[in-house]
Amino acid sequence: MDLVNSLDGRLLFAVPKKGRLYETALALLKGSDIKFHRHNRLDIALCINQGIALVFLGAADIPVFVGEGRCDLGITGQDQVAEHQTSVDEVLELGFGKCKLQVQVPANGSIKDPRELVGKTVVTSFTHLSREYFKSLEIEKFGAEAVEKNGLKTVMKYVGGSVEAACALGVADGIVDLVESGETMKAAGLMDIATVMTTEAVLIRSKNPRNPELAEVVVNRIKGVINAKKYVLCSYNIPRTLLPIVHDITPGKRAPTVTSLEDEGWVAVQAMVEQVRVADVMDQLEKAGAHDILVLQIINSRAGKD
Ligand SMILES: Nc1ncnc2c1ncn2[C@@H]1O[C@H](COP(=O)(O)OP(=O)(O)OP(=O)(O)O)[C@@H](O)[C@H]1O
Ligand SMILES: O=P(O)(O)OC[C@H]1O[C@H](OP(=O)(O)OP(=O)(O)O)[C@H](O)[C@@H]1O
Repeated sequence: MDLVNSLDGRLLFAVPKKGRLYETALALLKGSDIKFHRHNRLDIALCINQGIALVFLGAADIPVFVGEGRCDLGITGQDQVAEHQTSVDEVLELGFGKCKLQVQVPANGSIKDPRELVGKTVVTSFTHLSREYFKSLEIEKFGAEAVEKNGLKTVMKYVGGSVEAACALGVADGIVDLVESGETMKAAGLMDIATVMTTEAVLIRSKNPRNPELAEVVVNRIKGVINAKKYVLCSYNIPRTLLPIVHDITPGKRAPTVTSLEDEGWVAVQAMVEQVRVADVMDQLEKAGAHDILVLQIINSRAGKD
């Protein structure tokens, strides 16, 4: 197969080839009916049912490829977009890959404040963001003019992985690395003393996608899957006399659907409810006099154009 020719005219969609975002990104593609066949060891896969090719890349490289217009869409972390300072459109937060980029120091050491790291050595995979962070601390301490003239006093060293080992190995006084559960940090005997940024996975689009219409279709499909996950459908029966409270408890996204029942005194109501609120909403409905309360999963959704 001539892979280069078979890419002709296809929308190139960069997805993480491994790591924390990989599984969920693939599930998102599946939910969007983007089907593909990936040959063993190949990092490019042609979609079977769309004019799309998936390009499997490291999460850190995706903002660069999309920023340079080599790929049209990409899934990566907001941290990676900020670190690589590329010009892309962040079109949709994806609700997974949530963590914080934090300044960490030995838990049993003397440093308790990030300002105490000024002039010391910091190890990180995020040298740009760390430099910006310590620059602002140094400006606070020495003034903008001095920092401009003398450069940064804090030394930033890049490592590509296992950043948390740097302090124990005597390479760093502190690190800047991602924290989710805090397990890695704790296991390495570190504690966090400041947050540089919070991040989650994001769908990015090149400023100049080669097939804007298809890019729009893909963005809408992914949006549909993400929104479906955020909401559930709540359905219940309630005496007609209680209808006014329905709007307060389940206003829906636009308005609840109210249908008459054969029994004149009752109506059936359906409304979308945020997944995180559904237990509370069910409690309120039951208390208010609703019966037969059901919660149904939404597999996919489209809001429609306003
Ligand atoms: N513990 C975590 N919890 C949630 N999201 C994370 C976590 N660690 C990383 N991420 C997100 O996933 C992205 C990719 O991180 P990951 O550690 O999977 O890197 P990777 O693709 O395996 O590359 P490498 O191992 O070469 O650094 C990060 O930029 C961040 O947005
Ligand atoms: O707070 P936690 O839940 O422990 O997660 C944080 C860890 O997750 C990421 O690394 P990952 O495990 O993806 O591997 P890596 O170090 O090879 O990037 C990150 O770099 C931290 O080391």
